Amino acid sequence: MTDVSSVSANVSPGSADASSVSANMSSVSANMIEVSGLTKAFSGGTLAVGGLDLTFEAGRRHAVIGPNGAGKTTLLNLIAGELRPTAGRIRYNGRDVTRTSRVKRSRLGIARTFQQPTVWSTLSVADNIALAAWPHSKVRGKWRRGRYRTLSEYCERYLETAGITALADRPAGALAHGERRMLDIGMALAAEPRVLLLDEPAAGLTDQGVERLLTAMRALPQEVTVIVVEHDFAFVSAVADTVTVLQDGKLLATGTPTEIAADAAVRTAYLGESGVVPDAVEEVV
Ligand SMILES: Nc1ncnc2c1ncn2[C@@H]1O[C@H](COP(=O)(O)OP(=O)(O)OP(=O)(O)O)[C@@H](O)[C@H]1O
Repeated sequence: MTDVSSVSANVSPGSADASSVSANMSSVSANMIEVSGLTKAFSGGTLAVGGLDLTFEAGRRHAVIGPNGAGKTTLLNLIAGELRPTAGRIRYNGRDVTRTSRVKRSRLGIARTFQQPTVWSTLSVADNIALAAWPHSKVRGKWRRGRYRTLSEYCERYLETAGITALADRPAGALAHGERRMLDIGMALAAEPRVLLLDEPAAGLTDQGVERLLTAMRALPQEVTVIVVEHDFAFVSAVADTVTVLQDGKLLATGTPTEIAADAAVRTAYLGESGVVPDAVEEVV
């Protein structure tokens, strides 16, 4: 089922102001995302994230892996502003955003996708991209012909980056799962984010779909900081230069894919809990 709540916050025409765009263009901190003492306890007593200290450097491709229930999605939700932390701080490009709403974080340059692609089913693929681009682009304001042209250019660019140009006129609801996922990513990119959070983008994709996703990810502008949550370690090895491993909401290890693949504690954690990653790790070791 399509859930548009996550994107609807980003697409109210005229709801963003000029500062949001200029914020995206301003200076870049070496540490794009820093979390310190980050903690999220859910009612019922689950400590999903427990006192995390992490840094995600600007312009790098980061992966967050870990067994089921390790706190990966919760971490993304905290960074995106979907959830408020129980304790701790989040800094984005040097600015404390712990109490900043998710809409404002989105305007400041943090975009995310969800495990289930979030699109408007009844609109065409191109219209979905246009709606996602609108509040973040310089095409806001009065509806003049020049602005329409600029928006069209945005659409063409992000349809192409996501590899879905051929689908532009199709209703989003008629797309196959992999195509919807690429549309979801295209919509996130249309916001021209500085930080792109991807939650299990390869889940449910065919081999061909994974190839298409890898191509799109390699085509991302280098300055975009990517944080991808993913179980498939072969995919992680192909896209990430830094891997962070979580277990029970805590940091287990961080390093390059090769270092992580050889890490005894990581191998033990996966072997003991989910068995999802070890096979993939074997391919890399
Ligand atoms: N809204 C919620 N209310 C209560 N508990 C939650 C909520 N969301 C997540 N949890 C719990 O928090 C823990 C971490 O969940 P989270 O989804 O972040 O893990 P994950 O590493 O992303 O897992 P998976 O790989 O299965 O998606 C789990 O025990 C989960 O059941």
